[in-house]
Amino acid sequence: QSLPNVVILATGGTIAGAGASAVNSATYSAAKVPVDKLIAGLPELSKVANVRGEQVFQVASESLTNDNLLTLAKRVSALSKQPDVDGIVITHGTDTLEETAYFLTLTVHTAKPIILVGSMRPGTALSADGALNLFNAVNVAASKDAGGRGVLVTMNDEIQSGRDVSKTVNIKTEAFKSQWGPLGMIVEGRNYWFRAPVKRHTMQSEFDIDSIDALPPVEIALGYEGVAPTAINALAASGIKALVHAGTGNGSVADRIVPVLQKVRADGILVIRSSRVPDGFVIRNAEQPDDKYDWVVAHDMRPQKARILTMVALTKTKDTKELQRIFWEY
Ligand SMILES: NC(=O)C[C@H](N)C(=O)O
Repeated sequence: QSLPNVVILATGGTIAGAGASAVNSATYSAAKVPVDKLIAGLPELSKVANVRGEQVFQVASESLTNDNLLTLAKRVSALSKQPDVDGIVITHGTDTLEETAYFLTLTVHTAKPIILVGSMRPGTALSADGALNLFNAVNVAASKDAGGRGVLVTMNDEIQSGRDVSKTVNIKTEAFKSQWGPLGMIVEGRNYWFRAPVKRHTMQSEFDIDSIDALPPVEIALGYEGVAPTAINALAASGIKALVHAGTGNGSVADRIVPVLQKVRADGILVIRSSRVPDGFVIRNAEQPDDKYDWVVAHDMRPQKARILTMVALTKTKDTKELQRIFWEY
């Protein structure tokens, strides 16, 4: 057939989940249904693409590890180089989907469409959202116009940038949002595009998964009223290479924590100043003198995505000016 060839890499999550009854939208087991069963349950896919599945993992995404990320990205990279593969869909739990999407957009060199998709309800639930989300994902992966836009996410009829999008609600189907807006929408299998990403991704990235075999330990410390230095000190003592500080507001840091972070930096650990606030971005040298302390600001990256970029960047550089450039560009 002349239909495009799409590979579905399945990793688990709620899109492969099953509950005891149709009313169980929140009480269910994730990562139960194998990929071949997901594909067999959606005969509409065969009109859009020649689809085949690979079961890479079968886990809930909160349990994914750095090693899993490397395995998945290397598989995506290898498939993207095959002439008989036109697009790749990754079924994934929604809890950390945004982190995998960002990792892939930073490290996989391809102009072919790569789409991550999940669901908020298991397939056994009333008004399950996985089937349409997956149908949309395969439609986007099978479209020439979806290439070269970085790794994408299809949830709730929207096409989101994998860089920008985050899970913002844990109980609704319209869970994935970006403060910069979706790139487009899919309606009845057709893509409608409205904007394109401007940050570096995939083909323009200086990072390449084919030459990354390990990720350095990078952890996150949260800022809040009454915060003590206990967690930061324990993390610093654990051998981390960088610490993402998920500060309050504009990435503000409690006065008693400032010297603790200065000490962390003096001990050779990179400090990335981000914010726990979902939207907005952190301004360099506002709130804290980042130049003076040799800290890096996370731009518009949420702490969990700032951690991903820091791990990837550290495979190439430990220089704080370079790391700051990377945060502005990606
Ligand atoms: N909706 C989901 O997929 C949540 C699930 N805990 C996961 O991330 O695997």
